[in-house]
Amino acid sequence: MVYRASTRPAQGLGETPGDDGAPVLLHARGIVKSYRRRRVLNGVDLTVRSGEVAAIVGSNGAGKSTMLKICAGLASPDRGRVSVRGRLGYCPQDAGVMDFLTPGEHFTLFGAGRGLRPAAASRRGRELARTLDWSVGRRTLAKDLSGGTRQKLNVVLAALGDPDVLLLDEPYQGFDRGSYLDFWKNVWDWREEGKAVVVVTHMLSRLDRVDQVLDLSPRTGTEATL
Ligand SMILES: Nc1ncnc2c1ncn2[C@@H]1O[C@H](COP(=O)(O)OP(=O)(O)OP(=O)(O)O)[C@@H](O)[C@H]1O
Repeated sequence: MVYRASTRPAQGLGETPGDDGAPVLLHARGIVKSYRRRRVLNGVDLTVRSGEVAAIVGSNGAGKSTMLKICAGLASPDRGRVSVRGRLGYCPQDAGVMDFLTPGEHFTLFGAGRGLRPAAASRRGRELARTLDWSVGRRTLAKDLSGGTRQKLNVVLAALGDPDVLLLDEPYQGFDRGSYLDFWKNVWDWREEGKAVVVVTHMLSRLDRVDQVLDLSPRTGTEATL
């Protein structure tokens, strides 16, 4: 999928400039966004290559979710442009699941949208769930899942269909410690597989392990590389 916030092609997308050679899978340039009169994002840039993990950090209300929604094509910037190379998976901050469907039915539904047959979607969904220490029951409706398990369903749905770019908005809310570590192991595996992963996070202890940090705190708002 390629989403552009303007009609001009983004320079650099898919190119392999520099010495590291990895193609750019997500390129956001000069993103400006205001709600009413309040400017939330003021010329934010983010470039993520294949095999990179980027963290978006910042105080509450700094614009992290807004930036991710713009990257996902779910919100329009006032200025700037976004390009994505390949398929995109998005995990919203609040679990975007349907109360009266089972997890298995979610796998089938979301899998169909990603071109997977029902059996393959079910198999892949259950595999992904196991990596988060979740054994998927057959009959439980999403409304009856615990908060942490609903969030696991949210992460699995984002990763279903093997997207090239993963945008994850504080995806581990409600996870127990083991599942939280499992989640980050998945992130490192996705990086090894060459995906571009963007995680909105408040967990500063993991920032030494990501490839870049976009700090949206007031007075910063610019891209920083570790
Ligand atoms: N649809 C909207 N309409 C009006 N204001 C909005 C809208 N979405 C977000 N905002 C405002 O924009 C600002 C940034 O919101 P955003 O959710 O992007 O912040 P955040 O950094 O993700 O915050 P948090 O850490 O609390 O999740 C907030 O002041 C929020 O109230």
